Amino acid sequence: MTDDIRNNISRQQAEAAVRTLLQWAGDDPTREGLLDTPRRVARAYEEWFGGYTLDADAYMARTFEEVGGYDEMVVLRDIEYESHCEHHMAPIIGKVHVGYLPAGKVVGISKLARVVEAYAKRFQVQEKMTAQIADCIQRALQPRGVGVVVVGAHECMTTRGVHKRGVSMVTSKMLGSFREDARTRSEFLKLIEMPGGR
Ligand SMILES: Nc1nc2c(ncn2[C@@H]2O[C@H](COP(=O)(O)OP(=O)(O)OP(=O)(O)O)[C@@H](O)[C@H]2O)c(=O)[nH]1
Ligand SMILES: [Zn+2]
Repeated sequence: MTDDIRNNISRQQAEAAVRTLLQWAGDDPTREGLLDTPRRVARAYEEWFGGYTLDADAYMARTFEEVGGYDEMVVLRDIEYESHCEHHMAPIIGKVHVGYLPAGKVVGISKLARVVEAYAKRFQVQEKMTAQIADCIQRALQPRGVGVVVVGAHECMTTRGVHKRGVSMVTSKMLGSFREDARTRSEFLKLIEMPGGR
């Protein structure tokens, strides 16, 4: 047993909670196959919800201004993410597309994917995650505009409840010129639909 403490909850308490749920589901947490499950679930939670220990703004702190005069749109698309809905704690799996129009500052592209990771690995609603990503880029780069489109499949809708497979939720947050200028917005939407690079 470890003395791992997160948010004032010890690993022992977390594992006990998993045992309670196993029992509540109708099984016996003391049977052999389930003995290690609380430990595994606690470790899985560290991975699934690792975003609470990540600082999205810190990833964006390192910016560059020397880009050879490049002042056109930068797009990073098809960033896969795994999240969990805050209503049912069920997985949300999908892709994020991010674009911005630099106003002097750019950021290493991997940092955009790290920002997605930091917000995805939490309990989320897709609308909030979309806005958090856009606002983070806006804060760090003060660009002329930012666009974020998120596509997600919500397992709380496929494996339970309404049981609808193949449904995607699409959310977007547009700031600055992406919001005000229809041509910028449609350029972004066209770029995220182009065939992939490989
Ligand atoms: N807007 C939004 N809704 C979400 C998201 N993730 C899950 N939901 C929805 O949150 C809602 C919660 O509704 P409730 O009526 O409180 O929960 P419920 O009784 O379990 O609802 P059902 O899923 O319809 O069985 C459901 O409609 C979910 O589909 C999300 O990211 N954004
Ligand atoms: Zn849900």
